[in-house]
Amino acid sequence: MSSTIAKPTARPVTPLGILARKLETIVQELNQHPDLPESLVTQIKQAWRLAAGLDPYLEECTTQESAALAALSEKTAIEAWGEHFTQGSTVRPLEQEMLSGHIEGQTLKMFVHMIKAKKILEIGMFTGYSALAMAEALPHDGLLVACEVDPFAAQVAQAAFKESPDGGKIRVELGSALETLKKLAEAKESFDLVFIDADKKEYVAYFQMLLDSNLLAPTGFICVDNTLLQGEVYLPTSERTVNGEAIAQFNRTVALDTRVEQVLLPLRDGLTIIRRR
Ligand SMILES: C[S@@+](CC[C@H](N)C(=O)[O-])C[C@H]1O[C@@H](n2cnc3c(N)ncnc32)[C@H](O)[C@@H]1O
Repeated sequence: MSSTIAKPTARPVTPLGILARKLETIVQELNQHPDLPESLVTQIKQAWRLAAGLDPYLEECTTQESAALAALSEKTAIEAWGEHFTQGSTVRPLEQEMLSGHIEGQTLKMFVHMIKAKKILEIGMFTGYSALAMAEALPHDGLLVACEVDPFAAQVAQAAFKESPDGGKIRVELGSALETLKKLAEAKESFDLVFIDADKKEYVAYFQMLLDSNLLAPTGFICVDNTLLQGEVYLPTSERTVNGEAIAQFNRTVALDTRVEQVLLPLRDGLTIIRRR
């Protein structure tokens, strides 16, 4: 039985979002310091506007998401994820902030169009937003295999896929991603595009399995989410969480691997694109 809550505001989970929120707090506190020079106050307010205005502007200039994606985003936002975990309905703590969203979904969709992908692998599906966004760009005979360990999240995703004309292109593999990758590799499956967005501590293992097998097609691309991990990867190491350290290690691994070339884009929480040399 699904339990929902009044739509909570998502907390910022990107370097830019966190920066904008911090500057907003500073701007609010300026009133308590009437002795500050006016030029300093003006510059702080300009910095806040510069940071806070970017994401809304990107939204405004990007093609609107489909009705199915908008509905899925809304459904994910009102699920009582905290309650689901404490009651044992989900196997791991999940939260609405995990959903990639409009700008990243549209970016991935563009990549699918650009490389004319026919087979996509997603590692970490959650409620299916990025999977459905990419599936919308696949041809009718295209396939997206989505790995997800949490049955509740998978159930929400599958219900949404049923409501979309593109949902039939998605096959959900429920279980540990590493187990699923092993099974897909043994079955000699190969993918034009792989989107990594599951357990940050397993990113290196996913990457190695993709490259050591035929899972990544010779001309395929890997897109990896959260490679900035809220800025933790470039902030002092003493401030890093376990996930921050895992992503820093992943970024180093990729940078040192001579089999690939890559670029880390500052999109949302960092999106790295990798290809075989
Ligand atoms: C950040 S969310 C994915 C968000 C999704 N790609 C989107 O854009 O909406 C990460 C998901 O990976 C799943 N996950 C974490 N560890 C996993 C594992 N070892 N195997 C499979 N799925 C895993 C989590 O349950 C969660 O639903």
